[in-house]
Amino acid sequence: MSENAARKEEIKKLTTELDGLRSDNVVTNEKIEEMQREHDMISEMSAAEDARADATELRKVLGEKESRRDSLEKELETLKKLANIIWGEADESDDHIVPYPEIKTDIHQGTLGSSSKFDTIEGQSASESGTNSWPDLSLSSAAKIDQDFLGSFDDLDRIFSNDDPIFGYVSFENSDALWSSKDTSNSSVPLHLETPNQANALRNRSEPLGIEVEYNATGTTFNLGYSIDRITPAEKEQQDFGQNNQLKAQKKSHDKIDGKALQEFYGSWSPSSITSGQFQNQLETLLEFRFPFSPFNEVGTSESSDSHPKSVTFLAMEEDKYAKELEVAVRVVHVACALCGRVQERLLETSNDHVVSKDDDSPVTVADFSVQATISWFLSEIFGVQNVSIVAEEDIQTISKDESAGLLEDVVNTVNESLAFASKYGLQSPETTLGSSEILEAIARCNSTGGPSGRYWVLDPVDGTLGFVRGDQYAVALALIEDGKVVLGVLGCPNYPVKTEWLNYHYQHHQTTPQSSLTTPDTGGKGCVLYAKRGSGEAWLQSLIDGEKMLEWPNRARLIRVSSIDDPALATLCEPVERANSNHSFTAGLAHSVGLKKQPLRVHSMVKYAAIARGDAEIFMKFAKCSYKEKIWDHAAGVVIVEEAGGVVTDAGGRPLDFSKGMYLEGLDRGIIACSGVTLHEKFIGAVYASWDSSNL
Ligand SMILES: Nc1ncnc2c1ncn2[C@@H]1O[C@H](COP(=O)(O)OS(=O)(=O)O)[C@@H](OP(=O)(O)O)[C@H]1O
Ligand SMILES: [Mg+2]
Repeated sequence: MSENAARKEEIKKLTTELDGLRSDNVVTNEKIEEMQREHDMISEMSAAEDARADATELRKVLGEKESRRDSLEKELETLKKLANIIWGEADESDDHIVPYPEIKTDIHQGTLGSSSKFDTIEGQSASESGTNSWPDLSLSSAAKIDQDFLGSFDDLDRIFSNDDPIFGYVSFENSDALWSSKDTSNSSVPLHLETPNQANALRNRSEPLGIEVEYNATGTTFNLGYSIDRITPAEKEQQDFGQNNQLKAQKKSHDKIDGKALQEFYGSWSPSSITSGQFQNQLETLLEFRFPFSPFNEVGTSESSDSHPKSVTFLAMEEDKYAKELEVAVRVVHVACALCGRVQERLLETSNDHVVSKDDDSPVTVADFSVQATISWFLSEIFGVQNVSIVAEEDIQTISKDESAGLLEDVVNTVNESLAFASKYGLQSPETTLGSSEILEAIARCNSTGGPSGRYWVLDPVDGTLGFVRGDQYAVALALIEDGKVVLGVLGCPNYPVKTEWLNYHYQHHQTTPQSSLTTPDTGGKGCVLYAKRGSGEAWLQSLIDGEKMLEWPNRARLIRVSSIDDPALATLCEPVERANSNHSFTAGLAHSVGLKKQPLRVHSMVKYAAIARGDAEIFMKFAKCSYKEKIWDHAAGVVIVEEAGGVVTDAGGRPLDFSKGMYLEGLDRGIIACSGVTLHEKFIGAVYASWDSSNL
């Protein structure tokens, strides 16, 4: 083969190989492309995987945020509801703080407002007024007043309802529709009121008085003899009870003839119109006269006197009865007042304390549960658990809920903190701190339902809880009932100082007032404890103790007496702050018809009873909705204190309040009227009847 032929052969071979390689290359490229596609797919899948993981994470976060939003919304809702409960009548919450407005508008021009002329009284601001007068309505009688009220006030069913014990056979159409009942809820979300501003933003006498006797004796025209055909069997029973008591009262008035002379002496003496020096002198004169053997060493004398041997013997016998119970009750109420003071300060300033709404929508705080636990524990320790029966406002339902764990913890700490101070009040602390089960047990033990027989304590741990959470007036009320009659009453009023002008204490005022002026010896601290024993004819006042001082018993108590003012023009009316709790319009009508000129003093809690007993006000009235049943713990302590201080307390029909029917003041006729004396009381009861007579119903 020639050289050329060999080359050609090699070229051909190489060409063939090259074609093969080219073809392989194509295949390889295809493979590469395919692999690339596969690779891309894998990347996408993994990205998708990542995306899916991200999405899952996002969904989780979203879920958490949604549930957080839901719980915040729920909390906000509860918060709004509670704020509404606490601060609901924002337009009213301030107007009880003096001064009250004057009505400038002429009623005859019909410019007083939409629903009622007396509502307009409530609506005006202090700055719009300038005097202390009731509106100068040219209405000559209660009858006229009430006619004007008719159809205007949605609470007339209270006055004229079918189940009204006095006006039982009268029908008032659609009366049920006149009141809307409260919504109920089961919410019990713990709320932290961070600051006061934030909170703002959220926001029987057991033995009847013998009124009939006394009224007849005064020869007045007032007549409590209701027409018989209007009287229900229950009333008949009440009447019989009243008649028996008339006899008792007559007997008592003979027995206590010397006491009556003293009463008259008291009657002409007005603590509110004299200086503190005069007060002391008169007090000492009185005590010397009354208590030659007074156990109250500081103010009594040790000399004996036989000028009134009969009443002295009587009093000496009475003196011992319930002595230990009274002493213990006063001591534990002092402890409770100190406890409440601490909690209220925290609530308003550092605000770690819970306020929760109960199932009936009313607020309850650490203080309510803590006071109930503390007092229940002391009473059981001192008198023996088997001897103590207590009717009290709180149960353990709210505090036992899972969401109330924080509240319970606060209560446990608060109770133990208070018990640690027991010796300051002459009481004994427990050997070891109490655990939550002991505290729950102490609260739960207060499960008596009262009744006509036996002995039981009646406790409102924080009366006027609204006032308490608003930083305003409230009271700790403890009474002892025996066989349906209130025999002891102790009322702690931590924000009602001994100095009368502080009755209008409220948080804002407190903040702008130097602390020192609230605690100087002159003012005697910022609060007081009042107490009285049935039949003693006396009511006493002690200042709350400051700082390191120890409670002295029975020293440092002052005798208090109701005001002697019986001229309506000079009299002061106290009533609840909330319209929901008492019909302001109706009481305004009564007050006007009786001739009151001063503005009403709207005060939370049983401090109103305290104000009457101390002589700082002359009348307290409460007319609740007819659907509302008054509880015994809201009145027992106050009633006995007012009565023993010389006042009169009855329902609006002039009957004594009946504490023997269980937890409620069953058979209460329309409302409650407490007065410093018979004259004013008679006028108000008369005005209620005149309103009825004029109603044409
Ligand atoms: N609807 C209604 N009508 C009448 N009374 C009611 C009503 N609801 C509650 N209560 C009871 O009133 C107690 C508070 O009374 P106050 O005189 O302090 O009321 S107010 O806050 O000044 O308006 C209050 O006492 P506390 O629960 O101890 O605060 C209740 O027992
Ligand atoms: Mg109460």
